[in-house]
Amino acid sequence: MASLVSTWSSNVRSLPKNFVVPLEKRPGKPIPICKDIPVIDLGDSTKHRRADIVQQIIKASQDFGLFQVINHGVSEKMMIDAITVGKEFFQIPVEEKEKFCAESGENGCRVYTSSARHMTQDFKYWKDSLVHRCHPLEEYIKIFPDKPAQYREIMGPYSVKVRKLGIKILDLIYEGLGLTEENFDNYDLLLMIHNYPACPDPSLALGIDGHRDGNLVTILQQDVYGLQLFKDGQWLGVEPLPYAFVINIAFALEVISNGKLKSAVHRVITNSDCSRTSLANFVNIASDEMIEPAKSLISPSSPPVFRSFQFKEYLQVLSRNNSDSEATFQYFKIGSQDSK
Ligand SMILES: O=C(O)CCC(=O)C(=O)O
Ligand SMILES: [Fe+2]
Repeated sequence: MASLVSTWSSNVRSLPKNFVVPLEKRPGKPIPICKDIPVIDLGDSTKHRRADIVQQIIKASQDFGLFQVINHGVSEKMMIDAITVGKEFFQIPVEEKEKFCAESGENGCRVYTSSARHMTQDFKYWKDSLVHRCHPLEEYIKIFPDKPAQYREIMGPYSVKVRKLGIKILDLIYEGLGLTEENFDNYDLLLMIHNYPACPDPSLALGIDGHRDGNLVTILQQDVYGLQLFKDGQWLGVEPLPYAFVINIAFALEVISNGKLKSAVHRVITNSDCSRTSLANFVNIASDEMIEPAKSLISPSSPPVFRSFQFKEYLQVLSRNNSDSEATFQYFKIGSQDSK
C-alpha cells in the first residue's frame, strides 16, 4: 500500500486524523523570520579574518546554537543540483519510491514517513525522508538511490564538499574552544533529504517537533521557510537565504564543549502553498568513539557537565525515550534528576 505522504497528499483536502498533532505541540500563531540569527561569511580566511570568523562562530554557537554561513565553498550550481535531485526523488514513480521503504538496516538507504520511530508515536509528522550514509563515498555510493538517474552523480560530490565544510566549521570551533590536534579522518556524514508536501491544514500539523540533533553539527540546505529555532522561551523563524547553509550545533558538540556551546532546539512547520525540501547533512564523530567533555575544558572550577558515552548509547537512550531529545539530553547531563 502506498504509505508515503508525498504519494497521496495532493489528493486530500483535509488533514487525515493521524497527522493531527496534540494541542500543545501545534504551531500556533505565525512566527516571523528572526533577523538576529547570525549570518557568517566564511570567505577569505587570512589570519586576521580567521580569528574574527572563529569569534563570530563561537558567539553564535553560545547565543543561538544556530547560524548561517555564506561563501562556504560549495558552489551555487552544486546546491541547486542537489536540492533539485532531492526534490525529484520524491516524484519518481510510486512503485520505485516505495521500494526503498523496506527496512534495510543501519547501513542501507531508507525512505519513510514521519520520523524513523513513527511506529511508536500516536501521531505522524507531515514529511517523508530519505536517509543514507555518505562517508566513505567509495563504500556508500552503491547504497545511494539509483533513481533519479543523476542522483549518485550529483549527491556523491555534494556529500564530499559538504563534509569538508563540516570539518572546516568544526576546526574553527575547536580552535575557538582551544582544542587542538583533532583527527577528522573518520568523521561520519549521514544525509537526510526531507520532503514536506503542501499541507491541507498547517495549524494542526508539524513537519517535525522541537528537538536537538544528536551528532556534532548539522549542515542544512533548505528551499522555503519552515525551520524555527527555540530560544529564550519562544520560537524564531530561520530565514531561507539563497545559497546559505544553516549550521546547527548538535548535542555531541555541546557535550564536548562541556556546555560552553548550546545545541539548538528546532522544529519544522508546514505550509499550504507548496512543498518544502531540505537536505540535512549530519556530521558526526566515528560511531565507536567516546563522546565526552574535552579534558582541557575540565578543571576543579569547571567540572564535567555531561558524562561520557558512545553514540550508539545515545541512540539507544533516544529510542527508549521515544525520540524525546530533551529527556535524552537530561539523561546524559550530570546532576539532572533524569541522569543515570
Ligand atoms: O527540514 C529541516 O529544516 C530540519 C530537519 C531536521 O531538523 C532534522 O533532520 O533533524
Ligand atoms: Fe534536526
